[in-house]
Amino acid sequence: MAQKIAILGASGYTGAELIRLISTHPEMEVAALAADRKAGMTMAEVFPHLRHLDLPDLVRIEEIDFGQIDLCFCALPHVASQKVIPSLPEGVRIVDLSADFRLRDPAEYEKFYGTPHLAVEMQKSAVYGLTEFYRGEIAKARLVAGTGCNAATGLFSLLPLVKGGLIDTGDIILDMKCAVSGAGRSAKEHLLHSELSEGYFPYAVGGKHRHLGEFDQELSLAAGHPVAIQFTPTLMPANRGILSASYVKGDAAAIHAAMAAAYAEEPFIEVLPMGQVPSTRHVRGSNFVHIGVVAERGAGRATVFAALDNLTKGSSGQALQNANLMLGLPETMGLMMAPVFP
Ligand SMILES: NC(=O)C1=CN([C@@H]2O[C@H](COP(=O)(O)OP(=O)(O)OC[C@H]3O[C@@H](n4cnc5c(N)ncnc54)[C@H](OP(=O)(O)O)[C@@H]3O)[C@@H](O)[C@H]2O)C=CC1
Ligand SMILES: CC(=O)N[C@@H](CCC(=O)OP(=O)(O)O)C(=O)O
Repeated sequence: MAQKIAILGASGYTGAELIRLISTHPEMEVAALAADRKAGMTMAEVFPHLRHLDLPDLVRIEEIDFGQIDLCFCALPHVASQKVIPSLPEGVRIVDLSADFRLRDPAEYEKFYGTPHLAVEMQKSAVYGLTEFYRGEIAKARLVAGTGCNAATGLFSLLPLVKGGLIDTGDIILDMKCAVSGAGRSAKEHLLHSELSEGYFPYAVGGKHRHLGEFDQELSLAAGHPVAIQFTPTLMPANRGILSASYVKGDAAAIHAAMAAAYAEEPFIEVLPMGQVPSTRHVRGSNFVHIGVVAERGAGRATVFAALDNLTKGSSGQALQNANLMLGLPETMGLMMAPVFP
């Protein structure tokens, strides 16, 4: 029998992406969908591109009978998520897409999110959802915290190198171009077409981006000592995709070999031949990550590029990959679709 799935925040971008992915998943059935302002509407009204599917109408979270749900995807904004998740029945497994359960240290959460955590014990017990690095723990977890989309892109480029001691951890510069759907569906002035199109602008500069909490946590853990990278995200006028460039001090050939070895058995991570670079165009609408390594002219310097789709591998695809593991299903189930190109 198919696993019964609830999606909270189903009227948002990651909610819609989850429904798109689950619609062809052979072992999952969407049993309940919740929204806030859009509760009471049909999915065809909110997302006409999904009108061919037979989906439940959007309700408020408190109207869902969680007794019949096997797994709940929580695609709510941070802070809203930690208010809902502790009230879900024990028998329901949870994949949270928000930032609320990613950081193990409550003080770090307060530092980056500006508010004390309301469910500290659950925060400590959640497993960080970067599948390729936490597979075993994810399979046994009740609560998995999906990563930030920027964090996932950067960590795929850096974790094997930091773990392997291949780069100078005191000299890592991460530059990232981020598509606008990463900011969610609510209207914000700087996301209007007239203000975003035909231009690029950096945001959350000077060490202020929230995902630095995740970088600090995961890279320091991998290195065995504190690591603090330099990070600048730039908003790009595209709907989907993240492209990162990590400027590092280390031998490019050794870096490429380490990346190829680390990801050799990974179904979703493609390490390109030495010197080739990825494009957001080549991963769009898919769960794949493309990684490229380039030698720089300065001796012992290299750039590691990574591209993924923020709504798929950066959030909803990763969430489904983790849900498959938690439910004892094949990890790649429902996720092997090819990217959309051009
Ligand atoms: N977009 C991305 O690329 C990524 C997003 N994430 C995270 O995933 C989560 C969802 O993101 P995204 O889909 O982009 O966000 P959206 O803004 O597109 O959607 C938010 C959803 O949450 C609902 N909602 C908002 N506030 C409440 C509330 N107080 N109670 C109940 N429901 C509420 C909204 O309902 P309604 O529309 O009815 O008001 C909507 O369905 C966020 O935490 C985000 O940070 C993580 C990685 C990448
Ligand atoms: C373009 C844009 O604004 N992107 C978001 C990242 C989206 C994401 O990963 O969100 P959470 O960490 O909130 O879950 C940002 O940089 O803050």
